[in-house]
Amino acid sequence: MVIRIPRRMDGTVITSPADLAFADALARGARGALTVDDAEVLLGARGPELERLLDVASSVRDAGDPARVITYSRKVFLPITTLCQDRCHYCIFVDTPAKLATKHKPAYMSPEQILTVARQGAALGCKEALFTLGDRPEQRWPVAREWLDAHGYSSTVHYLRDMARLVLDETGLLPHMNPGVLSLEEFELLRPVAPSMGMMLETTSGRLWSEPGQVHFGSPDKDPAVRLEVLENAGRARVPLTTGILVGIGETLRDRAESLFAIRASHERWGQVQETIVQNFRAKDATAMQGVDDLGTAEYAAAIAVARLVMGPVAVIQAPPNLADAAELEILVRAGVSDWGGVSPLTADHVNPERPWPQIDELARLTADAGYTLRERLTVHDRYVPEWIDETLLPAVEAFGEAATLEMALPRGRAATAPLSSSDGGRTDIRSILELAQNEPAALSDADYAALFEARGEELDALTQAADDLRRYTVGESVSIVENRAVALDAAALTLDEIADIAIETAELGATELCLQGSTTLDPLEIARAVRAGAPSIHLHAFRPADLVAGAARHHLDIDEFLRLLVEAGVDSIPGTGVKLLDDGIRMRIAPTDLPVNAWIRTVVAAHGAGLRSTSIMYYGAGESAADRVAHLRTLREIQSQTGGFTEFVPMPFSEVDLDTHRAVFATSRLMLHGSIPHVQAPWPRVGLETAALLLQSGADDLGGTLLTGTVRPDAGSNPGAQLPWAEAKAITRRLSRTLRRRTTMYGEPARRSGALA
Ligand SMILES: O=c1nc2n(C[C@H](O)[C@H](O)[C@H](O)CO)c3cc(O)ccc3cc-2c(=O)[nH]1
Ligand SMILES: C[C@H]1O[C@@H](n2cnc3c(N)ncnc32)[C@H](O)[C@@H]1O
Ligand code: MET
Ligand code: SF4
Repeated sequence: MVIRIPRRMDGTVITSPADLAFADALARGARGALTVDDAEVLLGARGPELERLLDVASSVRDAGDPARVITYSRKVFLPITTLCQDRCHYCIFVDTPAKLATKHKPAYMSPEQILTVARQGAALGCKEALFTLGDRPEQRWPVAREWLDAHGYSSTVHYLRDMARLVLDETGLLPHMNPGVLSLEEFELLRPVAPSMGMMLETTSGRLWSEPGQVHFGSPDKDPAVRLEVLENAGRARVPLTTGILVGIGETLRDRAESLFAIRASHERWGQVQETIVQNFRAKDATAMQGVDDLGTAEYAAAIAVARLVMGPVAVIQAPPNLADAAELEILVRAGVSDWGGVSPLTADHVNPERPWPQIDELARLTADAGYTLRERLTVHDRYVPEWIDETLLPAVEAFGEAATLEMALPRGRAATAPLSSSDGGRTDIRSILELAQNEPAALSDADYAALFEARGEELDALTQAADDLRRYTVGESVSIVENRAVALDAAALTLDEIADIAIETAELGATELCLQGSTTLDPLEIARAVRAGAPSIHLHAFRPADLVAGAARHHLDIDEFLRLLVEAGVDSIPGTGVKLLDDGIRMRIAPTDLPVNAWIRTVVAAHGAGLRSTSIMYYGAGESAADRVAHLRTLREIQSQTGGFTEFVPMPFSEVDLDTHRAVFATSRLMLHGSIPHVQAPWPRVGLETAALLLQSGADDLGGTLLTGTVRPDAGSNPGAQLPWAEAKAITRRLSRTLRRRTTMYGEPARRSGALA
C-alpha cells in the first residue's frame, strides 16, 4: 500500500497538529503498528477523515483475502432460558420470574421445544444451533434452581451440555453456545458438544460496571476482569471463540480502543479468537436505555474500521446484518467487515427482536453490490478444523464436507432427509396429538389437525399453550403492527384526486402503508399512478385477486401482463382477500360472487410471480367443518411452498363465534403453518381489542394495521372510525409483557436513522 503525503480533499497539505496526529495514526494503522492512542484518534473520525479510514481498512481487509468473500452461518436461535443473574440496562432478552409468569413461559425451553425448532431449521438448511441464554440464573432465582433440581441438573451449563448433545445427535446441527461467563472447567465440559462458543467481551470499561446508573451496574458477569478471564479460559481449553465489543453503551472512545486491544492481546496468547464482532447498541423500549440514541452510522463504521486495523488483515470481523439498514451494509463492508455472523431463515434474533434478518438472497445481493461474494460457513471457522475440534465431535463437523460444497450440504440428522410427512390418522386424544405436535407441529395428519380445531376445555388450554410457545421460539416476543390507512374503494365513490390526497395525507401522518381494496369503476393502473404521484414512497398494498382479474379484463390483457403494468404503476403488494375458504361448495353457499377457487389461486400465484407478495386469510364460523379448515390451510401451504409470497395469515370470523373457537382456530393455524407462513395476525377491528389480546396468546404475533382515519374522506375507511391509537396497542402488549414493534408491510423495520456519513 502506498502512503501518501496527507492532503485535504482540495489537495492542500494537512498541517494542523490534529490533522497530523490523524494522518500518523492512519499510516501506522495501515502497516499494522497502531497504538491505543492512535485507535482512539481514529475512532473519532468523521467526514473526509472517515472516508480515508474506511479506504485504509478496506485495503487491509482485501490484503488478507484477495478472493473478497464475506461469510455467514445459517442458524437457528435457541433461547433456552431468558432468566439471568445479571440485569444489563440495554437488554430486552432477559426476563424476571414475575415476567415469565405473565407470559406463561417456562423457566427453560423443554427438550421437545428445542428439538422442534432445531429440526425445522435443519429442514431449512441451517447448520448452526445458536444457544443464547441468560448467565447462571440459578444463582439469583429460586425458580431456576428448582427447575434444574426437578430435572436432575446441577447447573444451567449442565442442561446446556445435554441439550447441545441432543440437538447434535438428532439433527446434525452444530451447536454454538453463548451462555455468558464460563470457567475453564465449564469450557472443557462443553467442548465435546460444541465446535465453537462465544462471549462478547462488550467493553473493558470498569466505570460502566462499578458506577450506579451505568449499564453494567449490578451485573456480576459484566465485571471486565471476569470477562477478560473468560477469553483466557477459552484459549486454555482450545475452544474457538467468537467475541467482540458492544458499541454505544456509554463507553468512551478510549474504552473502545482498549477493549479491542484486550481482545488482540488474548488472541496473541492463545489464537482462540475466531471472530471479532463489532455490535452496535440498539435502544430497546422499556429498558433504562430506551431514551438513548442508537449508534450513528459514521461512529459505527469507524469502530469497525479500527477493529479491522487492530485485529489485522486475516482476522474475521463480524457485523450483524440485521442491526444495520440495508443501505448501510455497503459502508460496513467498506469499513472492513468479512463476516455477517449467523442469519436465520426460521427464528427471530431474540436479542434484537425488532430487527428481522435479511433474506439470505437479499444479503447475497447487497454483498455483491458492495463488490464481495457471500459464502456460507459453519459456526466454527475452517482454520480451526480439525486441530481444535474435540475428536468425538469431528465426524459431525466433517459431515458437512468442504466449505465450497456447503450450500448443498444438509445436516445428517433425520429431519433434513425425512420430508415432513403426515403421521398416522385416527387419533382422537388431544394430549397425544399435542405430544406429537411438540416434535413436529407441521407434520400431523389431517384428522389430527381437525381434532385440534375442535379442542375445548383443558385440552384447548394445552393447545393454545403449545401454539404460544411455538410462536415465542420462532418469531419471538414482540408484537408487530403497521401504521397504515385502509380505504374501501367500493364503499365510497372516490375520485383520483381524492385518492391522491388520501395518499399524501397518509404519508404526512407518518404511516408507511396505504391499503386499497374493493371493486371500483376506476382503473387500477390510474389509481396506482395517482397514489405514486402523491406519495412516492408510501407502500401501496392494493387490489384483491378479484380486482386484479377485473382490471386485466378491462385492459384486455392477460393477468401476467396486467400485473407487470401494475407493478410499474407503483403497486407494492396485494391483499390476499376476497375469498372465504378455498372450497367452491362453500363459496356457492356463502359468497357466490367471490372468484372461483381456481381463479383465486391462479391469480395469487401470478401476483407472487410478478413480485407482489400478499397476505393470506381464512374465514371461520361460516358453517364450515374442521376438515374444510384443514384443507384450506393445506392449500395455502402448497401455494407458499411454490411461491414463498405470503407474508402472513389472518383468520377472520365470518359470524359471531365463541372465544374457544377463536382460540382453537388461531392455535391450530400457528402449528399447521409452522415453517411455511411465519406471521399470524389478530384482526382487531373484527374481533375487538380484548379478544385480539387473547389471540396474541394463542399463536398470533401481529396486530395488522393502525387504520388511521385521516380527514380526507374519512367515510371511505374500510372500518370507519376504527383506528387503533399507538398508546392503546402499547397498553395491550404491556399487559402481556410483550413489546410492540412498528413494522413495514413486509415485516421489516421502518427507516429511522439517516444513512449519512457526516
Ligand atoms: O442472532 C444473534 N447471534 C449472535 N451471535 C451468533 C453469531 O451471529 C454467529 O451465529 C456465531 O458467532 C457463529 O460464529 C453471537 C455469538 C457470540 O458468540 C457472541 C455474541 C453473539 C451475538 C448475537 C446476537 O446478538 N444475535
Ligand atoms: C448476544 C449479545 O447481544 C448483545 N446485546 C444485548 N442487548 C443488546 C442491544 N440492546 N443492542 C445490541 N446488542 C445487544 C450483548 O452483547 C450480548 O452478548
Ligand atoms: N447472557 C450472555 C451475555 O450477556 C449471553 C448473551 S445476552 C442474551 O454474554
Ligand atoms: S445481556 Fe446477557 S447477561 Fe446481560 S441481562 Fe441480558 S442475558 Fe443477562
